[in-house]
Amino acid sequence: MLGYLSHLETGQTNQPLYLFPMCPHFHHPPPGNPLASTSCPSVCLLPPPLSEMKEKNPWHTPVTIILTVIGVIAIVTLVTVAVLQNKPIQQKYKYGIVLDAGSSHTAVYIYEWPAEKDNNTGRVQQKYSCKVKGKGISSYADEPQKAGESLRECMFEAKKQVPKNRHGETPLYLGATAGMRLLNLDDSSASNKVFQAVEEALQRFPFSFQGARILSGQEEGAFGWVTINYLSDRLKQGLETTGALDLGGASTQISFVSDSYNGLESPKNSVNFRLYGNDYHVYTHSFLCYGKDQALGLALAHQTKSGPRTITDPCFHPGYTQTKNYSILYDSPCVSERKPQEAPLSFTLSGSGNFTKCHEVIKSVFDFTSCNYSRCSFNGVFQPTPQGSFGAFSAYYFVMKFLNLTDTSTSIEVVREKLMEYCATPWTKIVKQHPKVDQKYLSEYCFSGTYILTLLIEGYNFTSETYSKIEFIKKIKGSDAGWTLGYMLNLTNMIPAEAPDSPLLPHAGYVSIVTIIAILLFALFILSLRPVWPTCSKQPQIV
Ligand SMILES: O=P(O)(O)OP(=O)(O)OP(=O)(O)OC[C@H]1O[C@@H](n2cnc3c(O)ncnc32)[C@H](O)[C@@H]1O
Ligand SMILES: [Ca+2]
Repeated sequence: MLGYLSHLETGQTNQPLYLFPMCPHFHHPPPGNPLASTSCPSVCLLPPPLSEMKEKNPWHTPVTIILTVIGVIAIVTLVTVAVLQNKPIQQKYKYGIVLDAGSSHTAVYIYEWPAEKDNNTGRVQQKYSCKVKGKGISSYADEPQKAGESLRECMFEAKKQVPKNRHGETPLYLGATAGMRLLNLDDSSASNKVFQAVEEALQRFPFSFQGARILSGQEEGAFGWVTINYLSDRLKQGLETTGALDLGGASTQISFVSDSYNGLESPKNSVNFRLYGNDYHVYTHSFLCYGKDQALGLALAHQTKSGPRTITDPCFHPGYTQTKNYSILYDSPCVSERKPQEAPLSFTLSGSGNFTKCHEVIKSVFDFTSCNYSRCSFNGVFQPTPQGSFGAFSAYYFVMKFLNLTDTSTSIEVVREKLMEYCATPWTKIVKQHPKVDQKYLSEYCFSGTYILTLLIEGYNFTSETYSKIEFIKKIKGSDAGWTLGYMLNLTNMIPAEAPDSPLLPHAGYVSIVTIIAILLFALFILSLRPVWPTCSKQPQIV
C-alpha cells in the first residue's frame, strides 16, 4: 500500500508530521521513532532524507526534461492545429442578386453568405441594395426598351459589388409584383414586351441570369413571411413565427401562422413549408389594388363617381389643391370599369383635412358585407383572426415612421387622435415643417396613415390588443424586410427541409475541451514518470 508523506513542521516539538492518508488515522509518532506507534497496519518505508532527495531529484534527469519539453510542444501543436483546423482563415462569400420590380420602383438586392458552408446553409445577409431611378418597370408599357435601360446603373454597381471571380456563378433573378400583375391583366402583350426588354438588359451582365417573372400574390406574401422569420432566426430555432404585413404601391399582403387554420377552410390561402425540420401552415393573402397608391385611386374613384370638376377630399390637408386627370386616374384596371360617363378631362381636388370623413371614404373601398367562410377580412376573403406578433414593412414602415406612430404600445384611440390632428394641419404649415420631404409623399401621409389604420383594424380585424403586437420595421439585422430574400432562399434551396446536424459544441467550447484534455493527459503522463515513492507494505512492524 502506498502512503503519502508530507514533511511539515509541528509547532512545538519541531517534529516532522507524517501523514498516511491511505491509513485509517493520521498520527503524530513519538519522538525517536516516528513509526513506533502508528496504528496503520502497514509499515511504510521512509524515503531518504530531504537533502538526499534533492540531490537525487529524478525530475531533474535529462530524460524527464526532454519528455517535458516534448509534451509541451505536443500540447501547443495540438491546440494550434485544433484552432486552425476549425477556424476559416479568410472568410469567402458567395452571392445572389434579386431585382424587386415593384409597382412604384425597382430595387436591386445583393445577398452574400459564407462560401465554405456545406450546401450553402450559412447565414445569408444583404450586402448591398440599389434603388433604380425612375418608376417601376410596368410604367414603361409604352416604351419597353426604357424599362431595360433603367436597370443598367444599379446593375453596373452590382458588378462592382460582387467579386469578379464570383460573377459567373452568382444567380440573378427578377421578380415583378403588382404593377406588372395589373399591366398583364390590362395588356398582356405590353407586359411581355417589358419582360423581353428587361431580360435582354439583364442577360448582358456577367451573372447567371435565372429569368424574370411575375410573382403570384401568394408567393409575394409567403416569401415575405419566410424573409422576416429567417432573419430573426425563428425558423432555425423552431420558435413561434412572426406574421408579415407588406404594403406596396399596388397590392398588400398578410401572412401568418394561426392555430385555428390548417389550410382546409380556404386552400388557396394556404402555403405549406417544411423548414429546418418543422412544418408550417402559413395563411397568406394578397389584395391586388389595395397597395397604397391603388387604394388612393379607389378612394378618388369613389369620390368622382359622378364625374365632378371639383371634389373636397377629407384625406388631404386644408389648403392643399391638385388637378387630376380623369383618364390617368381611371387608367388602372383597379378602377377602369367605374369611369364615369362623360367625365371632363380633369378635376380639382381640394383638401379639407378631416380624419373622420377620410376614414369613412376609405371604409367605402372595402366590402365588409359578403363572407362565405367562418370569418373574413374583406371583399369576401377568408382570414383567421390575427394571431401572434407581426412585422409590418414597406409602406407600413415609411408612413408610420414619418407620422411618428411606430410605437404600437400607443393605444389605437391615441393613434386616431394624432392622425386627426395631423390631417387637420394646414398644408402650408406641413410644407414648412418638412421642406425636404418629397411633396408627393408629403401630401399623401394623411391618406396613407388613415388607410393603414383602417386596413389593419377594420380590414384585417386587429384589435387594441393585437395591434400592440405589430412592429413597424424596415430592416432586420441589416437586411431589408420584403419578399426578395425569401424568394432567393427558396430558389437556391438554402433553407434545408430537415434540421442540419449541428456540431456538438461551438468552436470555442471544442478548443477548450481539447486543450483541457491534452493538459490532463500530459499531467498524467508526467505523474507516471515520478520517482518511486515510499511504499507501504505488509511487513512486520518495527518497534
Ligand atoms: O409591392 P408593389 O405593390 O408592387 O409596390 P412596390 O414594391 O413598388 O411598393 P414599395 O413597397 O416600394 O412602396 C410602397 C409605397 O410606398 C411609397 N413610398 C416609398 N418610399 C416612401 C416614403 O419614404 N414615404 C412614403 N411613401 C413611400 C411608394 O411610392 C409606394 O406607394
Ligand atoms: Ca413590393
